[in-house]
Amino acid sequence: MLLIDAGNTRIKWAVPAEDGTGRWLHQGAVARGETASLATVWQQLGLAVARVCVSNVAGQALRETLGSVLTQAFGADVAVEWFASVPERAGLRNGYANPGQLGCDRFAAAIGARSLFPGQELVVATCGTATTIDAVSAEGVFVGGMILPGLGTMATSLALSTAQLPQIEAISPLAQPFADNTVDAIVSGCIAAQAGAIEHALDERRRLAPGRALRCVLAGGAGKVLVPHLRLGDTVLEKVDNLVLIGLYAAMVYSG
Ligand SMILES: Nc1ncnc2c1ncn2[C@@H]1O[C@H](COP(=O)(O)OP(=O)(O)O)[C@@H](O)[C@H]1O
Ligand SMILES: CC(C)(COP(=O)(O)O)[C@@H](O)C(=O)NCCC(=O)O
Ligand SMILES: [K+]
Repeated sequence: MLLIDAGNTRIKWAVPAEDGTGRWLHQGAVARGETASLATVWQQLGLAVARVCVSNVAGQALRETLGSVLTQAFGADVAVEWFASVPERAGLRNGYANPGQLGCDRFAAAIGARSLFPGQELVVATCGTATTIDAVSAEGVFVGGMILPGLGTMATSLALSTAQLPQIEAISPLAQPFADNTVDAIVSGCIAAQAGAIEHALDERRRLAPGRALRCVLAGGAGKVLVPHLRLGDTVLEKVDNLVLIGLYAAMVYSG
């Protein structure tokens, strides 16, 4: 089995072990523009892949590129499931008014979070190109969520919309919130916006589901930068890598 998480910045993939442990035998990631290089990567590993499950939120052109890369690597007979948001899957009910409108990566991430922390009240924050902060109830309902620009997207939008602000090349955690230079001031502001949104979402969820122990599941490329800046009180923080891939795996093996 091959699992693929095609986001707007990077394509992440993994091959799970067949022993049902959810351990990865192989995994990797490439920038979206480098998708074609995956054919060689997979061929060189000599993978025998019969089934592929893809979560793609990066558009139709990327879907076509990935489709031909999969055919090139594994032949025309390989069975590809294009994972989609549906009203219910793997024990998770989709609370979107129009279930198909929910980004399939968010649906997969929620399934993944629930497979790791079953029966828990969760807030799932996925910090990628966009940051999404979603509530998943202990009963297994994707309640709904928030979408905001991701950390890198926020910083880039300032460079694109102003004359004097530079493009930030790499964002690392800061020692102090009130910066004495432009680059650090942008980084500090964007980190505060991201951390503040997550803390606010947790407050809202505590208000709407009072008396329940909350867990904050943090994923996505920018998640690690935010960890030292999150003030979560009693809420347990669970930093998880490859949450979408974990969710695709859980959906594929689910036997309800
Ligand atoms: N060290 C880092 N500092 C800040 N942001 C990072 C870092 N590494 C990755 N990112 C952010 O994470 C995003 C890529 O993460 P990813 O979860 O793969 O996103 P997507 O699923 O949208 O492709 C980039 O847009 C970038 O903003
Ligand atoms: C919100 C997203 C852009 C996040 O994409 P990502 O940051 O993972 O690349 C994606 O989940 C999406 O296109 N969602 C569709 C709209 C929705 O979920 O309501
Ligand atoms: K995201």
